[in-house]
Amino acid sequence: MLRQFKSVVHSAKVAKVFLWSNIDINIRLMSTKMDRNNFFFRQLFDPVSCTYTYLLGDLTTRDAVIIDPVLEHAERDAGLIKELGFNLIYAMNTHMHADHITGTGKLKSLLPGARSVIGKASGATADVHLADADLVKFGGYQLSVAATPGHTNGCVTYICHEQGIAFTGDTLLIRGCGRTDFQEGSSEALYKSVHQKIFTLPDHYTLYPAHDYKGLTATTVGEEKKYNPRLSKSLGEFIKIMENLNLPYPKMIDKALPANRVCGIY
Ligand SMILES: N[C@@H](CCC(=O)N[C@@H](CSS)C(=O)NCC(=O)O)C(=O)O
Ligand SMILES: [Fe+2]
Repeated sequence: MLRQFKSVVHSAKVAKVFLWSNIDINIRLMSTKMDRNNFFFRQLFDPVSCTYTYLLGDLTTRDAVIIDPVLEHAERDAGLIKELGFNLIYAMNTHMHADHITGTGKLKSLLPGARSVIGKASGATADVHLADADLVKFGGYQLSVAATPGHTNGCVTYICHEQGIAFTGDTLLIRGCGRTDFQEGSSEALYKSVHQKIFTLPDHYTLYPAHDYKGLTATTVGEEKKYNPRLSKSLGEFIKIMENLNLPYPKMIDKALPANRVCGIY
């Protein structure tokens, strides 16, 4: 009897979907996703290094993670986390940054119980080392780890499939990408990482980078596939573009790298 009832419900749903236009179906899928309204998302900014930090949380369990915190804002971030009643589980890095010191070490001392996280291939010390396909769980949510080397060996992208969002670090910037002329930079590796691990995500996924120097805040997979002036080109053209960027070295690199090798604690 129950099986019969279920099958009726199923065919009714299918019939409705067939009757709807494509737009209606998309709206329906979006609203299904939005029903999970216990997901907390906040983009934070450091105007000195133009770094974006992301605080994600489960509003039901109050478990939270922070991605790419900046040392100088550790007190701001810890204050926000406490004020909102979150329990910070992981203070995570997308890679070993060269332009600023990570806030993960200081956040651990301000919020006891939080654990520092970085990709294993970074060579940095941390409480948790991640590899490709690992999962980072907080409350009812999880981030899938995609190894995306190229800007550095240890670069990772954190993907929340449930929300259709990904945190690309410096691997993919809005209409740009991380430079490949220092640390273990490799233009070929970066191109492959983006094309195999990021451009293969659904076009509607929203991408959040670690930096933007023009005030843009987010992009999508579809937009970058179409408009990224570097990564929409062939591998050969991309390598030439990267060879001719002629960017000055980050001002903080000599201080940032030694500190970030130990996740911000000297
Ligand atoms: N001027 C800044 C550094 C700017 C810079 O080099 N940004 C990096 C990301 S931080 S490692 C980068 O990859 N940029 C790519 C680009 O095309 O701009 C400073 O002095 O800190
Ligand atoms: Fe970087």
